[in-house]
Amino acid sequence: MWRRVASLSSLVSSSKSRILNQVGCGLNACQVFTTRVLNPAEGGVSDRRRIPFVTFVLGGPGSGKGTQCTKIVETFGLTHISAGDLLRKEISSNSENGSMILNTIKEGKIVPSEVTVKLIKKAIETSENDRFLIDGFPRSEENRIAYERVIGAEPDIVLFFDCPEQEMVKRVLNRNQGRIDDNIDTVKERLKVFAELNLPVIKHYSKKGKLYKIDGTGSEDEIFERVRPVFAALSVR
Ligand SMILES: Nc1ncnc2c1ncn2[C@@H]1O[C@H](COP(=O)(O)OP(=O)(O)O)[C@@H](O)[C@H]1O
Ligand SMILES: Nc1ccn([C@@H]2O[C@H](COP(=O)(O)OP(=O)(O)O)[C@@H](O)[C@H]2O)c(=O)n1
Ligand SMILES: [Mg+2]
Repeated sequence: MWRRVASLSSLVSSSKSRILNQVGCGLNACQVFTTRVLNPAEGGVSDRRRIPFVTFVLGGPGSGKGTQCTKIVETFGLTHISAGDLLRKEISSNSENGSMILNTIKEGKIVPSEVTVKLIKKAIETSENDRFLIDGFPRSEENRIAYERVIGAEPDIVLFFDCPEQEMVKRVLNRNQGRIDDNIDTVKERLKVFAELNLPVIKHYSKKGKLYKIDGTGSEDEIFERVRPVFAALSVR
């Protein structure tokens, strides 16, 4: 739950209220964001709804999402939530869904949204921060709709790292992190899944005016210089 009052820019605050108005907010959907905070104006404690500042970070496998998230965290202080890392932790902790998740990742397919959204919700709720980068999510319209239903809000902005397939394949095959899905067969399937299921999500946010498309080619530092102005303009630190 939220223990800290956010110091976001008025731009972000107004976009939050706009989102709340747009989406509507059933009690269940918003419970995750409800906390008791000191309300000095009224001299006591009151229930207030706090909506976190959320950036979705999208792009094909090997497009550099994780690498750029690390840099954004260092410079702007957001908390990085990697959907893939959460799922891999479920596998290594032998959770009830572990073997299903392992098989899905091996095949390059998408884990059911119910599982992934639950993990993301828990990561948000247990964080002290109220500004998040959600990396590798949503990967499908099903993911997107489940998130919006459970969390009760849309993301504030969406980054999309646009990278040629050939470059993504090269990076994945050189990643060297011992990942079960970093092989040519799985990466080919992942590219297909990206085109079929993730591109529609990117299109959705583009239509909503929330998408920042970033050229994902060049050095890590060059790419970060394209990302920096997005967060600098929002004054998220
Ligand atoms: N701009 C870049 N140029 C070359 N290699 C990169 C670049 N950005 C990231 N990498 C490397 O490519 C691999 C995939 O990057 P990663 O951040 O894990 O991508 P994603 O999370 O999108 O799959 C990693 O080994 C990373 O070190
Ligand atoms: N929202 C998500 C994110 C990842 N995943 C699974 O986890 C795998 C690895 O995701 P990742 O985000 O760590 O992969 P990269 O794009 O970073 O290489 C995906 O190929 C999916 O099988 C998922 O099912 N749903
Ligand atoms: Mg990654």
